[in-house]
Amino acid sequence: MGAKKQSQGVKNKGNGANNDVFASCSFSSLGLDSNLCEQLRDRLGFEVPTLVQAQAIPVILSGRHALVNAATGTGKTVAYLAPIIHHLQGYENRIQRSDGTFALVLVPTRELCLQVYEILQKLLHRFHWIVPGYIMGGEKRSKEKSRLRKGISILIATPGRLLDHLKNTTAFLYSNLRWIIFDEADRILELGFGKDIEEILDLLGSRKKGHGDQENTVLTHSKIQRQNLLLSATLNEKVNHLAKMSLDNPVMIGLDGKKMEPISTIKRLDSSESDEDSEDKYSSKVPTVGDYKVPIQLIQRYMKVPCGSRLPVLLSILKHLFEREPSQKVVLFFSTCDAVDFHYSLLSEFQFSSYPQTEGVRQVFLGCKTFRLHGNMQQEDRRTSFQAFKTEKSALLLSTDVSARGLDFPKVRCIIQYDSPGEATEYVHRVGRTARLGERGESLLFLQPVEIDYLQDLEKHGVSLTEYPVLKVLDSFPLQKNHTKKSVFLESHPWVLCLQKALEAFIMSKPEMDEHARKAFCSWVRAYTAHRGELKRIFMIKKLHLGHVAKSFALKQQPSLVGQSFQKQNKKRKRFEKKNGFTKKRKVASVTECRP
Ligand SMILES: Nc1ncnc2c1ncn2[C@@H]1O[C@H](COP(=O)(O)OP(=O)(O)OP(=O)(O)O)[C@@H](O)[C@H]1O
Repeated sequence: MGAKKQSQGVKNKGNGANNDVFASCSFSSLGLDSNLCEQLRDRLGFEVPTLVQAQAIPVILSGRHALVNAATGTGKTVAYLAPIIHHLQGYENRIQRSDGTFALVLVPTRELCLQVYEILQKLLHRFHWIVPGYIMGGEKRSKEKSRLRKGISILIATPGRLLDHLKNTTAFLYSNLRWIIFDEADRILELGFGKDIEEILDLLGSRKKGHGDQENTVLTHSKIQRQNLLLSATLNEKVNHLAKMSLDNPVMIGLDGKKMEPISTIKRLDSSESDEDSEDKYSSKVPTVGDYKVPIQLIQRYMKVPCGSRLPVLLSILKHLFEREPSQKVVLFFSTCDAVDFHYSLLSEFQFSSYPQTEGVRQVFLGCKTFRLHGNMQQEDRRTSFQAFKTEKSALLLSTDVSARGLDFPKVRCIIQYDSPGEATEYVHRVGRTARLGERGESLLFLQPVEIDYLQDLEKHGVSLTEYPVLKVLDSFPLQKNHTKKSVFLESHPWVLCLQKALEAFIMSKPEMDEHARKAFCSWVRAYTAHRGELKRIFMIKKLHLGHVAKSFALKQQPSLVGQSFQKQNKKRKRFEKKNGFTKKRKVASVTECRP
């Protein structure tokens, strides 16, 4: 056993006590090839399968279509990769590059694409004739074309780029395609790739014609038997639609081990006895929209913070976390790329001295390594941040939802959602970056007093949070000489006031930071107005005091909101205020009256 294997092997032992994660069987007992089982152990350090792997692998090996629903961080990636490799390595005539693509894995983001590719590379170490590859936005098309021409046996792709190659790369051979996998299926659809997916399924000849009719089966142009798989920790109506479109008589795989009730919208096409048997054995109850699975060991908390105090409270919490446990990783979520950039620059440059012992000596407020990741970054920078945060032992990552899905950063201890996620599904995936595979983890959701109904929305999906003792944390910071009294109100807490003042002075002294802050403010307002459906009732821009929002970007004054959509929103807000008799003063009161 190599050094790598030994260190990774500990991973299983450490978690082995957690019966909620691991199964009490071996990989080989699931029917996987012995060489592959050795790869799982030697290259990845996996001694035994997780529960979802134990349920999914035999079903996927059997060739059935499947819909896999299991909590974040429970090992879904290997659950679908291992059976594919098992089959491909076992073909009597070794597959060749010239045979083209046999399996296609669709993922919503570039980082997830790279992550799945890395795992695949490790698993294929002994099976050098099976070639892994990826195609994704941000990469050079010409290079991808030539790799496709040479042949990629298992291809990981983001939908847009795949469609591009399906239409424009004639050398892309997929007549032997046997597997199509949608990893994070619901997210692919949420990102607006629905039409692309339909086109992809059409081009691959894997879409049910007039889905919904009992008579229809998946259309397959080639003679190869297709097997399609959909996976996510959150299944919803959108996935139902994709399932209807692409799955034939699928097996539902979950973790509660109960007998499956067939999903009403997916028509069973055959009901042979053996299928019924396998369903009894493997399937579980179909999760409803209200049923999201969050790791049970995850500690989930929320914090009620008035808008104007958000920034100093955020900085204080981060400082507290890293002082409490210097060697740890934290992911901090924002709603926009501009907000990530602003807070990243702020955290990198902001210096502060308040401690009596360091008075006069300014120090960087937060001494930890900080990274950022969002969709507006150059591909190379994205890749560097992603890899660096993966390998660091202690660091902070500031990100948009581009990191929320599927990414497996080892040893993340805490997730902070500074901007609320919107849909409960996104909440579940964001917090899912910690507490993976039975490890401990905590999450913290920032809510303004006017947003507190969001907790009820989460409750509807079986997610409940307790309140975080924020005042206790603030009280733990030493105060300057002239401040002796602590406050019961967060917004008038001397530490918060002192930090806010310092932040505003810092932004004012640096024109480029001021510019960042203004841009971030505008994007934040735009994102806030974009909440959809039910959530519009909770996240209403007209309920907010924009001067306080500006304060949360350390701006003393509210920047003008240029652009038509802002003006429209502003007019709406003013009409609302007039109708409800809001004066400036009363509006301040409306924000501050709900104190923690
Ligand atoms: N059998 C196993 N033994 C030990 N570790 C495992 C095993 N299977 C998976 N893991 C590890 O568990 C972690 C989570 O796996 P993976 O990323 O596949 O989870 P997931 O269910 O796809 O999560 P998400 O829903 O967030 O995408 C990874 O670090 C992976 O290496």
